[in-house]
Amino acid sequence: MSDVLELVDVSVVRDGRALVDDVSWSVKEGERWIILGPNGAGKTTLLNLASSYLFPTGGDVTILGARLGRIDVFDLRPRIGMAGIAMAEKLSKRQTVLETVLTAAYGMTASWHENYEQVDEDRARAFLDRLGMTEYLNRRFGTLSEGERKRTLIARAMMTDPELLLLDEPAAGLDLGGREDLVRRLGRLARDPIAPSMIMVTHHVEEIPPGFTHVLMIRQGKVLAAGPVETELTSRNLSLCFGLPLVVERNGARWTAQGLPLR
Ligand SMILES: Nc1ncnc2c1ncn2[C@@H]1O[C@H](COP(=O)(O)OP(=O)(O)OP(=O)(O)O)[C@@H](O)[C@H]1O
Repeated sequence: MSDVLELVDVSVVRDGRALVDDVSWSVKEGERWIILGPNGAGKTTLLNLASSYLFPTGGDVTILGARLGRIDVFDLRPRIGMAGIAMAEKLSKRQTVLETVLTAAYGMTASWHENYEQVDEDRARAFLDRLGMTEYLNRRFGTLSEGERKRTLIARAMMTDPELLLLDEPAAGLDLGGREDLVRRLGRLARDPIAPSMIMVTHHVEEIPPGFTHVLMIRQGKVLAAGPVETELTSRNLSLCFGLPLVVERNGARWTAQGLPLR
């Protein structure tokens, strides 16, 4: 299996502080990773490295076989799909949902009324349909609820047929139904053998979709644990990661965690 992502001794330093501290991590083809950690741990910074939008202060980052600093990131970026708040902020609120997804095929964040190919429009519709957004094709992006916006962004990230899909807290801010709906859809995607390699950042083990195979736990920029979910997602590791006693339980293909009561 070849590496989709490889970080070797990677650090990101800002104002004399290591946001990511000497991290070595590799993601192989076919693996689906969860990045777990408390607020400010460095999860989004790791995702920004993986998306080629951030260069490390030290160490080497290789994405889809291309080493950052040695390649033109503009050739690399279309191969990576990214869905997160940072992307949502770059998109026009006045575009329709269909246009929002369609413009991704042309590497743009705004529509310039170019003539889209029918094949691209069909693909955009198909991705939106898989994410339950068919009813919203002509709605303006800016009028969507949080959950609808997140599903649109995932469809958009899929549009370029990426080899690596990065999801930054896709379930944050969703209600219980919205979260469960998204987790099921991501679970279906994760189990699809032709789906891209996936890395998803979350704060909650309840949001880990079935089919995600590996977990990386990070605290204060340092990796605490990285490996298969079955062996690494333990009460001990989770307690160390979040800094209080936690009990994690597996329930079929899903996970829950809770703090021990105060005495
Ligand atoms: N450009 C920057 N300059 C200085 N500090 C930064 C910069 N960007 C991020 N940080 C800090 O780096 C730390 C890690 O940030 P990051 O966004 O990666 O954390 P996170 O794990 O994604 O957090 P959250 O769960 O709250 O989203 C935070 O303490 C943040 O304040």
